[in-house]
This record gives sequence, structure tokens and C-alpha cells, in this order.
Amino acid sequence: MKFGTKTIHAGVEPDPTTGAIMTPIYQTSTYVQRSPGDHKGYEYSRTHNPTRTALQNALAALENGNHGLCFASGMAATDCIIKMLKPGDEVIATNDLYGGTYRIFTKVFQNYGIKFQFVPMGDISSIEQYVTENTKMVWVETPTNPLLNIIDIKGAAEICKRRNLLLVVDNTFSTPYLQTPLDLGADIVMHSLTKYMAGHSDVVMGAIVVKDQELADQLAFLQNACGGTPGPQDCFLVLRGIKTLHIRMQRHCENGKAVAEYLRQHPKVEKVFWPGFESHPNHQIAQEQMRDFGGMISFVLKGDKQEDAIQVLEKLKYFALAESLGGVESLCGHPATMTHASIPQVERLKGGLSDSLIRLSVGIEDVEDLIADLEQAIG
Ligand SMILES: C=C(NCc1c(COP(=O)(O)O)cnc(C)c1O)C(=O)O
Repeated sequence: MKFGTKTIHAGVEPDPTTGAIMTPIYQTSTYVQRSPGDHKGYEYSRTHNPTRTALQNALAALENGNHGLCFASGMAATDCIIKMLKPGDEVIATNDLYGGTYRIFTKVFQNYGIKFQFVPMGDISSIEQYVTENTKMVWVETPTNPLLNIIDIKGAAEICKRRNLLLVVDNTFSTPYLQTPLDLGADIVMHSLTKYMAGHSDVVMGAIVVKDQELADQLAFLQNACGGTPGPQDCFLVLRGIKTLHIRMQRHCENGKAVAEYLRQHPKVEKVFWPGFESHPNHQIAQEQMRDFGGMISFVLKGDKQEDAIQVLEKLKYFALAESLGGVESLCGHPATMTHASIPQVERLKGGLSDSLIRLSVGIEDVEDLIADLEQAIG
């Protein structure tokens, strides 16, 4: 089955009781049993819910995995994965990643004795020097948020296999339309479904997809025991969003390319971060592991002044100034004071995230209007 057909059909069956072609919203907390333990596969909606089951199956199919698990947010999915670890364990993470991920690692799980090293992963072979006898996991985003670094998933998987480490890939920026990390050797794929997967800025949710049954059992235990699960109405919204993922991503990529090329030639723009440029340090790897280059772009104005960046952000109209990304509408943001404010400035600057960086989530509007918007805002 090709990807576009999968987004419509995979993992989803007509409702067995009514034949409803769209999975019903099972708005129920519990299920009547014939006698204790004698039920129809559902006992309590924190543990299993039919609408969530359909979404989990669809996500597993799209990521070429065997098991999907959904959570109330991307951070709840991240929380579940790290809860597989124990005090003394160590994680090697990319040094450019979502601010909330940095925050939960450093402000929550470090208090439970788990150690995190944030390292550059542009040359993936360099990460091996950070592996210790206590290292259990490598955490990767690719492209990274917000600098669009590209990390070699296959290379990371080879190192993790050799050193007996779990490789986690946060696939939020790409979605399975652009890349399927499990096929490249990752053990766990994690998503903020809030973004491109739901695609309409109308739901907050997260997910995990794995191939391995034992991993699935461990994570499903934590999902139920810790209870960070989503409701059926939100699952319905994501199921519906997924149906158009392939055509939305095509448009995001087309518009992203046009906007990136417009910014690159602009006399007031110093640097544009977008993996589709041949000049991107890991463009070759992006070409090998991605179907296209996505709609996320960051850029810095000449002079690298925060006040100039703020002025542009305030002037933009179609690019709404807001947190988040991946919806049909274009968004803009200032990571230093918004999505990445929880990362200390010294750490941000070390990773190349300047205080004047602007991040764009290029939507699926007519690109002429988006470019005109940038033209009037940048001047
Ligand atoms: C809200 C934003 N990011 C959320 C996010 C998350 C967290 O997902 P939530 O659904 O917002 O909890 C995880 N991973 C990545 C790569 C993300 O970008 C943002 O970057 O504007």
C-alpha cells in the first residue's frame, strides 16, 4: 500500500457494530462485563478505548511499526519513554531540540538521577565518545527544532546497535510522510501529534510507535500505569487530520521550498536554516533519509539584532505569531523568548540558537501571499 492510501485506510476498519466508515467517538470511561474479567476487550478507557485503538493502529501502520501508543501531549509521550530508565542511567541527546524536551530532561528527570548529555550530532560518529557503561539511550530529533540540523538516523542506529543502546527519534518535524525512522533502525519513534499529524492546530496529543513487542509491552504498561492518555474526541480529530497528511505535507514542502529560496536571496537576511539547500551541512543525509525537506524554516537577519527580529514578527500578518507548528495556517515564532526560553541562553548560543532567530512554520496557503507577507514585514 502506498503512503497516500495508508493515510486514508491503514489501521482503521468500519465500526464492527454499525459499519460506520469513520471510527465513532467512544465517549465512555468504562465497559460492562458479563462477569469479572469476561468482557469484549475493553474494561476502562485509560487502559483501552476503541477510538484510541483505531488511532494507535493507524500511527503504527504509517510509521511501519507494529504497536502505537497515544498520550495527552508530545511531552507525555516523552515522559513515558524516559520512565523506562532508572536512576544512574544516562541519555545522549542532540544539543538542538525542543525547549520542552530539554526542560523535562534537565528540570524533571535529572532530579531522579538520570543524566543527560546534550551533544552535537552533525557528525554522528562523534557521539560514541560520550557513551559510558551507564548510557542506555540516544535521543534524536531530525530535522531539529529550531535549527533544522539533520542527524543521520541510520548512522545513529548502527552505533546504538553496536553499543546496545535504545535509539529514540522524535519524528515531529518530518512525519512518516517524509521519513520512517523505524525502517532506518530506530527502536522508538515519538511524535507531538499536535503538529503536522493532526495538522489543524485544534488538538494537543503525543504518540509512540515501536516494532518490538517487548518494548511495546513496557511502554503500554507505563502508559496505563501513569495514565497520561488522550480522550476519544481528540483521537477522532487526529484520525481525521491524518487522512489528508500526504497532500498537506506535499503543499508544506512546496511552500517551504519557495519561502526558503525567497529568504536566501533577501538582502536583509544573513542566514536561512533549511535542509533542502545544497549548502546545508547534512543536505546529502537529508536527501537519503527524507522524501522532501519539509515546511519548517529558521532564519537570522543581518545584524543579528533581537529588536529587528521582533519588529518583523510583529509586522507579519499571514504568519501568525504563536507557539507550535505544523498546522494548515502559517505560524512564526521567536524561539529565544518562546519555545526555547526554558533553555539557558548560554546553552542556546552554544548550540547556535541566536537571540534574533525567527522560526517559520510554512502553511498551505497560496505561497504568493506568504512571500508578499514576508516582503512587507522584512522590508
Ligand atoms: C510547541 C512546540 N513544540 C512541541 C514539541 C514537542 C512537545 O509536544 P507537545 O504536544 O507540545 O507536548 C515534542 N517534540 C517536538 C519536536 C516539538 O516541537 C513548538 O516548537 O512550538
